[in-house]
Amino acid sequence: MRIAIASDHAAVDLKAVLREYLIGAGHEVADLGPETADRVDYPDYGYKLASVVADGTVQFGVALCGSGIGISMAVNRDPACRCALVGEPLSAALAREHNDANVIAMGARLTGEDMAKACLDAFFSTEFGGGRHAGRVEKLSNPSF
Ligand SMILES: O=C(CO)[C@H](O)[C@H](O)[C@H](O)COP(=O)(O)O
Repeated sequence: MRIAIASDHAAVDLKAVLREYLIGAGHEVADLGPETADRVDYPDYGYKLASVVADGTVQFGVALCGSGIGISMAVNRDPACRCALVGEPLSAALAREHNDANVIAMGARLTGEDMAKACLDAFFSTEFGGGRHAGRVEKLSNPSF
């Protein structure tokens, strides 16, 4: 799969670990930065990630910050993105199966490397279930408040 990964300064080390993990699993990975732990703003990297998911450059995104909260909020500002913030593998699998999530977010200050890898495994090995979930996901793209 073609996957983009981005973070803020708080998750730059986890980003490097997960980038290599995904490459090792056979994925094509675009690292959108940052390259150092110098302080940056998560919306800038979240928007960058969202844009390459939205335009089809990549099929999936991995979004990381300290808690995962800020960058997931940024990614979800783009209506083409369904970003799920997770901390364990069942949520990661359900994000794919029920919600057809195309971006997974995690918090480097909350989720360890092994757990983050397990979340990626669950996310990328689970297909969208369709059926009763399809109309609900469609409503996420076409809100009628
Ligand atoms: O968005 C967040 C909090 O919800 C992330 O954890 C950020 O990484 C965090 O806010 C960065 O904080 P810092 O004190 O500037 O490192």
